[in-house]
Amino acid sequence: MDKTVQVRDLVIGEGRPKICIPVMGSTTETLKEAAGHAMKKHPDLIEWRADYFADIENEEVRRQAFDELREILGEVPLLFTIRTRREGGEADLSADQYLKVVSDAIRDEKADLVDVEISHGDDIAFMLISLAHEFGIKTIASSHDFSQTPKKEQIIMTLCKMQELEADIPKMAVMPQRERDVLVLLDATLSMKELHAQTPVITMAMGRNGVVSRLSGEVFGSAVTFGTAGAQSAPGQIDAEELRKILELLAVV
Ligand SMILES: O=C1C[C@@](O)(C(=O)O)C[C@@H](O)[C@@H]1O
Repeated sequence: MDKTVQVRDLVIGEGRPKICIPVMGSTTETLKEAAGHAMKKHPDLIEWRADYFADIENEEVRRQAFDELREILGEVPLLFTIRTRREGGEADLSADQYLKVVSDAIRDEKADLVDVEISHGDDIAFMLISLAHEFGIKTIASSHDFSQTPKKEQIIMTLCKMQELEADIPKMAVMPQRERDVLVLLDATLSMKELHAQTPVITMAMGRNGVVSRLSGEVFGSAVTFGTAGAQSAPGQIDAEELRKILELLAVV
């Protein structure tokens, strides 16, 4: 079974974890500035954290921002993400508003990948995943637990459910409350790799204790890791260049 996902020239799910740099900006200008800094660190992917963008519902401004980002990114794949408050983001949206804003962005046909939060319900997640596929856009289903780390079985169930919803890549971020919680996340990730995954999977334990989970994806089976070029978009992310050095070091032998 081919457990890789290709976006442009990037093959996710083989070799070293791919480095994704999130860019945040409330205006097109600040977004472009953030993307410029990010590109200097040679990311494999860029994530536009569009929940920070003030004019996201304005079609003209949004499309213009997409186009300007594309000029800066060249062939680097672009992941479009609206992260809602309850998942640790800036967007205060009802499920219907979330559906609308993400659908609109998909219909712009300018992103290579779109993040779909599954907490808005299976119907909404499936609708967005199907719509993205209609437009040839790959999907990352996502779930964030900012307060704790669910049990191993629960993490596996959530990731498997994302596969059932036909996401191209399931992703889960958890918050460890103790060191052992990081082992739970890594154990669940390895079980996905060995037993359940039909696709690449992304996992991370956030915060200080979880940093190791952002470095060890090649061993345990997380296909993408998020690194910074300035501001963090979640706790525990480290500088993208440092991250690349560590990933290379861990792959030496
Ligand atoms: O889902 C994720 C993962 C993340 O939360 C992290 O912990 O690195 C960072 C977010 O920007 C991204 O959308």
